[in-house]
Amino acid sequence: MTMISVEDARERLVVAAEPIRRTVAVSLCEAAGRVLAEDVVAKRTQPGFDASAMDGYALRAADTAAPFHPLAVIGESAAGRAFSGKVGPGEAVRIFTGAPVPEGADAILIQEDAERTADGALLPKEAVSPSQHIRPAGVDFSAGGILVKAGTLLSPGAVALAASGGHPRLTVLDRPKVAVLATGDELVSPGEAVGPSQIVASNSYGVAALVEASGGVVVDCGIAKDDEDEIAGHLDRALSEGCDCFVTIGGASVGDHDLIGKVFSARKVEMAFLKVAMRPGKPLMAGRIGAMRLVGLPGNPASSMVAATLFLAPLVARLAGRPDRPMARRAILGADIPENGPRTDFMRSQTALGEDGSLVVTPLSRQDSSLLSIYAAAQVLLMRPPHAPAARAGEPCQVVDLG
Ligand SMILES: Nc1nc2c(c(=O)[nH]1)N[C@H]1C(S)=C(S)[C@@H](COP(=O)(O)OP(=O)(O)OC[C@H]3O[C@@H](n4cnc5c(N)ncnc54)[C@H](O)[C@@H]3O)O[C@H]1N2
Ligand code: MOO
Repeated sequence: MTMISVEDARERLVVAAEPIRRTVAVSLCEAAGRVLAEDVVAKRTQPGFDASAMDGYALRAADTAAPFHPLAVIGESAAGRAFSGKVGPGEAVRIFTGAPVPEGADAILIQEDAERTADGALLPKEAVSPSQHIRPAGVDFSAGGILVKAGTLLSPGAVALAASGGHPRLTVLDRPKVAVLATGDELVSPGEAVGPSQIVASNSYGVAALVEASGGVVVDCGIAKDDEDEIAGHLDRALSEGCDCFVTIGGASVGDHDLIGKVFSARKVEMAFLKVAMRPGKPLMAGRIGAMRLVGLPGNPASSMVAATLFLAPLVARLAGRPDRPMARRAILGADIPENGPRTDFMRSQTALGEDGSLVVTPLSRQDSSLLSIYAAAQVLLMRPPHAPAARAGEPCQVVDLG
């Protein structure tokens, strides 16, 4: 299988994926960022009564016409404590924001536009028109109406709306389960003693953070030695535990100890691609066994993170039922750059705001794919298509946001 373009690879891996169908009920506190599985239907009307929008007096608008006459204040309506009587001609009720408007009143006179006389009567100073400062029952929503549609990525506002509609729990799509396995004889976990020729396995943590940010839940498989059986054992476990995705890090290239291709082939993975024409991240493979997706990320830290950003994150988002987002957005070059080679280049870059508010992007000076310090200092990837000609500062370009 030959090397395919970034666009083709995204088409085969991301666009072809269907959201998972498992659902789960979660409390409102856990609902933001989840994808709603069923329409949220209002169980109640909001507000359930005509409510005052201001602190002031509930009265008949006709009683405020000039010349102003004093009105008798016959009671009080506060939020949570309605006035139970009726407002007649020449009468008013002291009222506060959110309180039910008493029967007989058709407007609110705000307290700044009124005076209380020495004997406690109310003297309007301004005329009000009927329904002024009254929020009619159901102005926000009515019982039986759809508040949030199935498939919505729940925003904080949508969660609050569901709460107002009377729902303590919401049915959402389950989060895709993503197994992450680091591979390599040289790897030790952070904090462990690092022997000669060993390094710390760092990529799993960056990849796991991307998975979580995309709506997935990580199953940490730790570190496997460069051993086909050990790696295959992790794959089999991920399958039997119902993981939606099995991700390996490292061993994706062509060296004697690069075993992921061999393991995938031994397990008869239906391959989508083996290599992508991009830099960094060329040795990137993907496929499926039944419903479980497999992604073999390259080992070099920047390669691993770039490939995970471009392919794994949108795959997880798609499995999670989140709406698709475009891969790149427009920016302005902050420096001259040379022509590009045959692979799509993703240059680790920093951003600044231009005078007109546009995003100005400047590649960092070192681009080696082993450099995590450079990757972590970047805010975006400057995306350069294959064979793009040299470009000058001030010209438009495309960038991919880093989480
Ligand atoms: N003859 C060729 N050699 C290489 C090619 C090629 O096309 N022909 N491609 C190069 C490219 S590009 C990359 S990227 C790497 C990717 O190779 P692997 O996926 O097989 O990765 P490893 O060899 O296992 O590791 C590469 C590098 O990354 C370190 N590593 C691995 N895992 C982790 C981890 N979890 N955390 C931190 N660092 C990790 C590993 O120690 C190596 O230093 O292949 C090139 N070679
Ligand atoms: O993906 Mo390799 O990414 O060019 O070091």
